[in-house]
Amino acid sequence: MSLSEPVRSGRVAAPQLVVRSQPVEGVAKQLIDHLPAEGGLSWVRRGDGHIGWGVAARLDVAGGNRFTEAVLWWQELVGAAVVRDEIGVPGSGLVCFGSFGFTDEDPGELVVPEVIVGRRGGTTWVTTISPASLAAPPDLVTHEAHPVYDVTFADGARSGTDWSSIVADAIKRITSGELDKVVLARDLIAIAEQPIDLRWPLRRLAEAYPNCWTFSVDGLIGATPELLVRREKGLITSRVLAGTIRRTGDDAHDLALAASLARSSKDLEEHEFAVRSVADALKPHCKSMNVPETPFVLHLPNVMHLATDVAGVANNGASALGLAAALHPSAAVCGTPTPVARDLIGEIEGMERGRFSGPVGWMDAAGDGEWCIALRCGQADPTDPRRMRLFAGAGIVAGSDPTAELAETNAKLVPMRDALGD
Ligand SMILES: C=C(O[C@@H]1C=C(C(=O)O)C=C[C@H]1O)C(=O)O
Repeated sequence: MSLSEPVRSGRVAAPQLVVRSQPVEGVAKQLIDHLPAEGGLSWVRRGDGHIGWGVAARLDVAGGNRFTEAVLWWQELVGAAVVRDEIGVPGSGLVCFGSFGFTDEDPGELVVPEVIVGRRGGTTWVTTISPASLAAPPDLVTHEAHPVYDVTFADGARSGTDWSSIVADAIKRITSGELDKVVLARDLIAIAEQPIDLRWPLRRLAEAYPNCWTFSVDGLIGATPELLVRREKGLITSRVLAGTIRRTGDDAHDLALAASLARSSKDLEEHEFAVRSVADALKPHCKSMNVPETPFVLHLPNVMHLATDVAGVANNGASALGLAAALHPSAAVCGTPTPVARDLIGEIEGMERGRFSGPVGWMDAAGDGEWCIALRCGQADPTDPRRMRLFAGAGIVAGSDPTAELAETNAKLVPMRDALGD
């Protein structure tokens, strides 16, 4: 293998990368505008973040050891890299983007781009990463994405009606005492007239959902509100979401709905399971932790969620990805107890989630980074660029109503549907 070829397997030694981050002028307000048509990587929130393109190194993983393999590969890569970082903020220097499947069998990957353009506060930078020698930074140009026209939507693995009866089945299993909570998902197929330029929906997501993390990794794009874990200089944080109500567009009515969500015993129960699972998984990695007793209501343009921000001080060197591995799958996307919920999903959900509801994010050379849960997202069809699979799920507990859960998944599909619509 030549030195300039991207590395695709953990069994192959990580290449020695030469990395340089330096200040740059002329970065567009919307980082996504710099992405080339193919292979764009994105992690953007409120205008900050970083985007990248090209492949300097890549690891594909699946199976029970996928997270361990990825953590080891990253350590090896970082250990061998020659880094000159003139910026020194989270996201500068050597950075990988990644996403992982919901189940051990669903493939995931870490990608180290050749070029990263980043912004944090008023600082903007460009990072070049090359397996051979120091690469010159590119001239920054912006691109116009091709609009997506005439999208139609079709049922995915299940129709809405079939999915509701699966939910009814799950409620029976919960009532009979088999488990406390399960998160069930469905998919919808978007079909465009022309190949979909992923930058088009990506840019619209970043504009419409500035408080979400707008991501793009290897054909999976979305704007997720749920932070599985952030590790930054020894501080660990997680934003747990569970318990949802649709917004109506009428502010006064939405406020009344937010108040009813905060009092809903069904949603509070569903939320408590999710917070417990995150707090229990983080506990061994924290010397002190703050787990608020009462959730707040997070307002998004399409829905409102019960939300809890968990924070802790790290007591060991576990990287952001190591922590994500400990947390995944949280009860926000799987259920309680985890093994029973995971089996029930496999038994009755009737579709492959792929990387939907798995960790998606980035990590730097210090092991700091952010991993969110891949929600409110779509997967480009690798065999037909005119098609995408969109996903949404909902937490089912004893007090759930199948019709209301179907409506909740429809509300969660709105960001991707709108982003693709004309
Ligand atoms: C599964 C999804 O969302 C999860 C389930 C929620 C719920 O059931 O209330 C809320 C936020 C997420 O943790 C999704 O968006 O597809």
